[in-house]
Amino acid sequence: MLRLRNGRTLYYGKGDVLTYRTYAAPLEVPAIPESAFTGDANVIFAHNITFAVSGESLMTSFSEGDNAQVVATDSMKNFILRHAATYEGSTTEGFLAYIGEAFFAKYAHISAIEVRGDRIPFQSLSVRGDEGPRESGLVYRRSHNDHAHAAMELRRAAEGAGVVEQWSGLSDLQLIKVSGSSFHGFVRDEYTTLPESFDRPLFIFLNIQWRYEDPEDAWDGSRGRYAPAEQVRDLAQQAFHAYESPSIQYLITRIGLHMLDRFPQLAEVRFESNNRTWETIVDRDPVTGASVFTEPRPPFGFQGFAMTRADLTDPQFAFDADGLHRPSAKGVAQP
Ligand SMILES: O=c1[nH]c(=O)c2[nH]c(=O)[nH]c2[nH]1
Repeated sequence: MLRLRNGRTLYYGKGDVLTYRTYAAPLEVPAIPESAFTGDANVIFAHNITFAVSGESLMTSFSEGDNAQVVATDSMKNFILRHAATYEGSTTEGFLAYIGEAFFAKYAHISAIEVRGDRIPFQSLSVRGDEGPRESGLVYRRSHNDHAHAAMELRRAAEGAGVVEQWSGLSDLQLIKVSGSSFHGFVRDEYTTLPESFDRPLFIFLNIQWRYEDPEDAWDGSRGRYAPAEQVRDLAQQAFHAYESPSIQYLITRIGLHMLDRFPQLAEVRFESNNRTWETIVDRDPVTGASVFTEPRPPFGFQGFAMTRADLTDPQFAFDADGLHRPSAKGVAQP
């Protein structure tokens, strides 16, 4: 939240600035074993942007109704859209930092900016080619699955902008594992009605965020140190696959440890998860394996956990980097 130096909270801005830029610079990233993703052609580089500003000089617009220093939020929207045309980079973080730095350069009385961009994902489609299916490169499908985002708070600095805080993230990842998850051994007392479960259909909603040691690794894709949300997604699904989880708490911690291990450029990762375990209607048929489930009813449980690089070597986590590919201390690898 944007605050003035005297501690007062003061900001205004524009949300839902839908920005569809075509033919941004392609992003290339180093491959990781858990993912087929090695980059994005960025033919459609689309974002929903929220942009807010703060500064001492805006105080009189709140106190006296004096708009002399107020850049209209309608102008902010135009500023963002026009700068989408001139951004030469390949990452959401770089795009947000570019808008922020340009805004500081244009409006000398603005001292702080908070900006968030949620990527609007479009999936490339395949069409008939001479030697089998090939990517269209022209036609894309709007995806309502998980998507990447970035958010940062910038302060005016001697030269350009200083980063107060910057997070990258993956929102609304929804994963179901049909077998290989349990939840038992929890406190049993007069309030307990939940039966112990030794093989539950675990459906989770996940928001994952990560912070770089050096925020500029995220601004400049050409450094080769970008940690793309697509690889984070694939790493998370690999961990879900590999570990037989005793709880969501344990599962998100394993995902986080593997993220920190796989991406040494990250300083911190954090999770918010939501438990949407399907409700069982018809128990598993021992012969066919068939079961029937339905949507769970509210209220829903949630978990949160944040981890730093120091946790990789903290004995309490007993982290084993090979746990993604073979049985871990708690889990067994799935077929
Ligand atoms: O993974 C879980 N963690 C919990 O803390 C919990 N509590 C609950 O009712 N179900 C679950 N599942």
